[in-house]
Amino acid sequence: MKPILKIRGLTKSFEEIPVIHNLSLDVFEDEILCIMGPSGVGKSTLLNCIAGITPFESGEIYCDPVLYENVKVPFPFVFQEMDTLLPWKTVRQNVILVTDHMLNDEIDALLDRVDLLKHAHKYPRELSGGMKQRVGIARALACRSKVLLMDEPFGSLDLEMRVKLQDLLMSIQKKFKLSVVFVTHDLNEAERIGNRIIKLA
Ligand SMILES: Nc1ncnc2c1ncn2[C@@H]1O[C@H](COP(=O)(O)OP(=O)(O)OP(=O)(O)O)[C@@H](O)[C@H]1O
Repeated sequence: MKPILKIRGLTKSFEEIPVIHNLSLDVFEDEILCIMGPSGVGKSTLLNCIAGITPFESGEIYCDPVLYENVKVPFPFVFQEMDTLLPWKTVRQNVILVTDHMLNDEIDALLDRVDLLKHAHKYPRELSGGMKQRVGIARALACRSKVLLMDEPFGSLDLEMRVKLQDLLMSIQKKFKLSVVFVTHDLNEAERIGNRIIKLA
């Protein structure tokens, strides 16, 4: 398997307190890599470093150039609480925002798969927390990026919706051979969807 991201000697501190120390890790093409570990160990910080949201003091993150081909957003991110939707845009507009290449029918199919087609005209303020979460997932999938970063994306959903979205993620990951870095606290979830599980300590 080919690594699409290579992390070497990553070190990150906040106010001189080390959070990640000398971490090396490969993320391969076509895998769901689950990151687990106790609260505060640096799981979200790791995703933020990969996404380029958080600067780090030493180490390297090598990205395969394929990640930047034909995409507006190379590292789409799904957060635990999806408060990054644009409030003045509808569900459909929030999803369309990230894609130049999806046809209307494809957007409809994606919204349908996350049970949002009949809510496509609504604004974020009209949605429940779980619905906003599903918009975030649809938007990340619409990016058609080769990598998806997901930070406890299903944590706030009920079991039925969680399983449904795990299935959706697995089927889309297989279809497009995505690399998914997925933070979760839930071992059952990690074992169900992960090709590999890494525990940070
Ligand atoms: N912007 C920040 N400024 C200062 N400290 C921070 C910042 N972001 C994170 N930290 C600290 O870094 C440590 C790791 O935080 P992080 O959110 O990465 O942990 P986590 O493993 O994702 O935790 P959880 O499982 O609870 O979400 C924590 O001690 C946190 O307080």
